[in-house]
Amino acid sequence: MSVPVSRASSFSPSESVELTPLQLAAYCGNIQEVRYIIDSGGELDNGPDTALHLALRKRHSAIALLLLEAGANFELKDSHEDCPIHIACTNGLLNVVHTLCALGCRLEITNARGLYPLHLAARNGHVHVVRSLCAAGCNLDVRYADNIRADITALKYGHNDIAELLDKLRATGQRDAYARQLVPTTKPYVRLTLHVLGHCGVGKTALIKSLAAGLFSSLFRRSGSLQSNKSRPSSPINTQIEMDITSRQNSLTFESTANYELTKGIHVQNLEISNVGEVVVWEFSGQENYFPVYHHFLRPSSQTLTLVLFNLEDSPIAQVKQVCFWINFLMAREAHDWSSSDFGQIVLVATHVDTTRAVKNQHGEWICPDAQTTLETVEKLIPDVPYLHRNVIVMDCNVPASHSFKHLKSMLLTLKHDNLEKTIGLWTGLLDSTLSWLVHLRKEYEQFPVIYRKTFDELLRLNVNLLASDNHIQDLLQQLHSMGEVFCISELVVLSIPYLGHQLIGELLSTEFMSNVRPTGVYTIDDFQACFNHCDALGTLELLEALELCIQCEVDGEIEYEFPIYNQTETLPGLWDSGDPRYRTTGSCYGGVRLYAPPKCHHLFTSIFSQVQIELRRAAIENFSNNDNDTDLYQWYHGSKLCTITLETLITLDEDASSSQYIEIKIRGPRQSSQYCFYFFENVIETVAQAISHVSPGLILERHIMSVHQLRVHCLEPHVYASDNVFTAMIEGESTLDVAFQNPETEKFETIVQLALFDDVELASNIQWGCALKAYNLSMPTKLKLGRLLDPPEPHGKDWCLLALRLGLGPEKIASLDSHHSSCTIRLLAMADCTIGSLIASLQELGRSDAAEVVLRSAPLLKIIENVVV
Ligand SMILES: Nc1nc2c(ncn2[C@@H]2O[C@H](COP(=O)(O)OP(=O)(O)OP(=O)(O)O)[C@@H](O)[C@H]2O)c(=O)[nH]1
Repeated sequence: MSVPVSRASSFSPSESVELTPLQLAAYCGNIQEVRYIIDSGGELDNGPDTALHLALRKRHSAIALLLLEAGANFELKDSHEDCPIHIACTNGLLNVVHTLCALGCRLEITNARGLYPLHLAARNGHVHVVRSLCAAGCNLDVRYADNIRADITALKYGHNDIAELLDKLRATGQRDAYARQLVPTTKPYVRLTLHVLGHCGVGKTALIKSLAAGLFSSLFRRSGSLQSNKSRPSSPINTQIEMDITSRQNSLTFESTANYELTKGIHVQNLEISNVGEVVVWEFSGQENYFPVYHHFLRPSSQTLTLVLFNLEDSPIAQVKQVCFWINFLMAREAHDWSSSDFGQIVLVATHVDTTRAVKNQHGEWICPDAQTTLETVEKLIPDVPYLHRNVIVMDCNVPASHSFKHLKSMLLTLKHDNLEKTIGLWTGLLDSTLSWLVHLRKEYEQFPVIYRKTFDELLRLNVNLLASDNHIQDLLQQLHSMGEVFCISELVVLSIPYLGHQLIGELLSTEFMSNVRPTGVYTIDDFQACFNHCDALGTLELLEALELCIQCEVDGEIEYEFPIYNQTETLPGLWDSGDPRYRTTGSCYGGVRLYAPPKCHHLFTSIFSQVQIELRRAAIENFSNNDNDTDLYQWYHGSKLCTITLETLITLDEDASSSQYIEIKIRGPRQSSQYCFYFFENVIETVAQAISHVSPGLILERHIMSVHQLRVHCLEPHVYASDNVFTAMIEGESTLDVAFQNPETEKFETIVQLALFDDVELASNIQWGCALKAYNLSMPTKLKLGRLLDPPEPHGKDWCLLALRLGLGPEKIASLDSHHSSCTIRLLAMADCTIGSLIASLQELGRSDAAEVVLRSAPLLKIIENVVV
């Protein structure tokens, strides 16, 4: 079947205007149609202008790649005497050129005008295509009909960069060597990473020193037992007593009473460990000041082993609290796109065993049931950590020649072996040469080892490989980043991680530095240079901005940098003045929510709040300004106030009576501002939630609602309606709009419309209530958690499989969900056409109240369906 085509474009397919459906779809860029025709076994090479030629003429690269993958003939000439390679080079379609070269397409072939592909790319200024052709081995000296080489063509058309590249390639005679460097080899490239975390003084530095010590030096490394200033032999009886007291000894304090040298920031070293090989060891200081930057570095990978240390001298309750904190901290930083198989394991290490009453068995191994008890308690509190190792390593960190260190090394060795096969095909000569070149580059940039990505690309091509394409460099940087050789952030490449972790972060976030900062946390460039004179302030500030430690803002025409992390300003009285006449009239609008992490996730917001303040500043600059004119943002220690002319919003970090942290967001507006209040409030909540997700993409957020009535009368401790209670009432209520809650403190009833919609029932038509939303609207962390709960097979079958049945999926669909590579539950939630309300009901019927509770607590309360600008 043929279809006539209109010739609106400058290109005409051929004299015959009758196109097959495939040609037409390729010409028009209809990729679905092309895919459908290919899948139905349509003829690919109807010509002379084949679908491939037509797609390339119209620059539809994705379609061209699809056709090539399906086996389209790539050597045919079209009605203009052009092969696909000629068209792709003329149009600069790099991916297609790359694929054609990989398929072995002929490059020494002229078109009707006697031009070679290289000439066409040179004439049109496509330097990346020229590189790709050269890497594929094209002849640099081919001359077209007028006896002109491609470098001369490039000059003629003003593309000096291409002429220069071709000249250099010819002059150095290195072209083939460069091309070989780009080809992946069979050499595995395992570079193990060890992350060491734990509170101050638990023994991280001591452990790393011992790990680094060779057999010989280990004989001279003395046990540090004598240096220890505490001695608290633990016993089950003590344990029992101490579980009942809430003393400072049992708290999750991050303060250190150290008489040893505290680690500053993040200390990174490349260790050559006997029998294991090279391991990059990252020590994360236990001082809280540094936590806000850890998410940049804690990206887990299958080549990483994470050690969480705890000190057996601490009370059992403190041990459990500390370990839970670190595991929750790590899990919160788990990004959405990882499945648990991408994680190396988390291993608990109990230190200072030499100062307890523990004894060794006949093999010289420590016997310490208390350490295992800590692990078991942690497992009960956080039951679904798939990558937590089931045994604790018990050690005296100062004794390298011990069973514990042997055990640790054997774990590293196993990890290495597990990764050998996975990494085959990733090592290139380019990586090898770049590693050697980096040593020189670091010396050159010793003072301030940070360069722009663009500069890195240029220098790499100049010094390592002229043929490296943008894609090669992108892949290379990703490898170097994961190996701990460089650190890439936004457009910057940091060439030395020790500089970044220790000299920069270690210094700027140290207690000493922070005790001398400006209390407002706001610096001009000159001010900053004066207090941090190690290197150029502008470059440093740019890096700190990329790390989101500060944000640039303009104050009275002057550029300043705000560091929320330094802000020590006290809360000013009168920030939420109950006497303000604008908000005292009947009908004025009040609303408030508290964002909580799930139960038992203690103290996770402190390290996040500075990011919240950065995002609020960014939003104040970019987003929040509207009809109501400018927004004003005032920030202090753990608090921000965002005002428009009419509205006020207060965002604070606080802790409740049970020591659970929350971020409180409250808003107030004058009479008849309900719509404005509602949209502004949702906007602020979303900004805060996004900031949290930026640092902790794996952290579930619960949205609890504050009593509007008590907010209005400025009650100091308003009642808070828990998210699960609100959601349950919404599910059970006949009509959501009629749902009401009795405030136990005032005994008054408050309706959902008052609590969530500023008492404006009209807003209900612009929203969808949470229980009626489809299950895929659940947040990613909630889905991840459900995956952890429901993916593992359950003895009575109460897992994702039965849930799928209950949600009405047939056996075929259920079978299609089964996968070892990603969570079956998450895939189920994407496929099942059920509401959150019915998901909860199904989970409850299934007897999985644990999973139902997670959804009840964290499901979205509402979703705006019509974004009205007011
Ligand atoms: N007896 C004994 N002392 C230890 C052990 N581990 C560490 N120490 C001592 O405890 C003190 C603190 O140890 P570090 O290794 O510096 O602690 P850290 O975890 O690195 O602490 P930060 O640097 O503050 O994050 C040092 O004096 C160590 O020698 C151990 O297993 N047994």
